[in-house]
Amino acid sequence: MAVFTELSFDEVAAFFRALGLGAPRSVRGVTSGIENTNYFVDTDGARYVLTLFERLTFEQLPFYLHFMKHLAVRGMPVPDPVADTHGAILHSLRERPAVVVNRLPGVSEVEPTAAHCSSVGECLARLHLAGSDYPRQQSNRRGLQWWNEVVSVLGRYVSAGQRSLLSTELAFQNELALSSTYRQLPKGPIHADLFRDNALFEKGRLSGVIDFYFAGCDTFLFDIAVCLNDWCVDGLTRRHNIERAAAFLGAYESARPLTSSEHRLLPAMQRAAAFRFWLSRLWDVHQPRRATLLKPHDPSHFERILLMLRGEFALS
Ligand SMILES: Nc1ncnc2c1ncn2[C@@H]1O[C@H](COP(=O)(O)OP(=O)(O)O)[C@@H](O)[C@H]1O
Ligand SMILES: N[C@@H](CCOP(=O)(O)O)C(=O)O
Repeated sequence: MAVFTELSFDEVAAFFRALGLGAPRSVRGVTSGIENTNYFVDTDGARYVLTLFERLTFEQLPFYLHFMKHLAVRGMPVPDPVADTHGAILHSLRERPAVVVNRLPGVSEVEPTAAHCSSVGECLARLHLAGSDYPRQQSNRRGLQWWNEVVSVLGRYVSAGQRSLLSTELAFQNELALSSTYRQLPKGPIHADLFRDNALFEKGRLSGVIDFYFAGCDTFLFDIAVCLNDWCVDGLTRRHNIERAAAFLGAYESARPLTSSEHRLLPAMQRAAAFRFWLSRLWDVHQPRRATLLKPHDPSHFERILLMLRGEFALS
């Protein structure tokens, strides 16, 4: 759990009043998430999530918030930011950027079946299609440039073997990004973090996709790879589950068929996605921030997935 900024009930009530949302009945700090401070706020008529951004700036946020609005208007099950009387969706509280969105129904599916993976695959393809006319541009802030920035810093904290893995994978990914096949990959705004904890299901139906704060313009294939590495990997063995991966990809392709370059680069992009989350988890462990209760995710999970995808990890 992470509540970086603790708010009083009265502060939240005043903020809601100013947005014309009515009086809160209950205000509760959210017990998961590692990036922002979230509160569930219920009024008599509706349920909301109030988010205070701890790292993202007033300059970065319009891309994410308007992307969510763009998708919500097109019928996607995503949080819809609440506008003030001037139509602004980015607000300020305790001198931090803040947003209020509708609280979507459902809960995360910790042990997804092929049917869950199929729903997520289809939804991701629809998200890519619905986002393709989104006019704002912002790069994936956890993309190749960031990897190049952090690898040398992280090298100080890890073993010699890990240091070598960091640098050889980075070299591979840098070379890949220069290839002509890579440059042919379809691009657009992507979610970039659609893990199991960022999707909600209600009665077996996908009822929400949340947490767009790692979104950015990048290849659709990277988004697909992020999902395959989380939704279609067995928790214990870290082995890819062929049935779930086939369900995910089949459903994705029913809405947006992959190009030949995408088919060709999928294995390399799965390595990219594993590398990205190994790096960010290492970063959170070695560059921790203050939080009421912050439990960083385990970096070794993605290190092992990366090794497996590189064919260097023997399963016992
Ligand atoms: N719009 C929403 N509807 C329903 N639940 C939400 C919504 N936004 C956030 N949550 C809940 O809050 C938790 C943390 O939110 P998340 O955006 O993942 O935080 P962080 O960005 O800090 O990682 C989610 O796992 C989910 O349970
Ligand atoms: N999905 C990432 C962490 C990003 O944090 P989130 O709680 O905002 O999804 C990971 O698992 O490393």
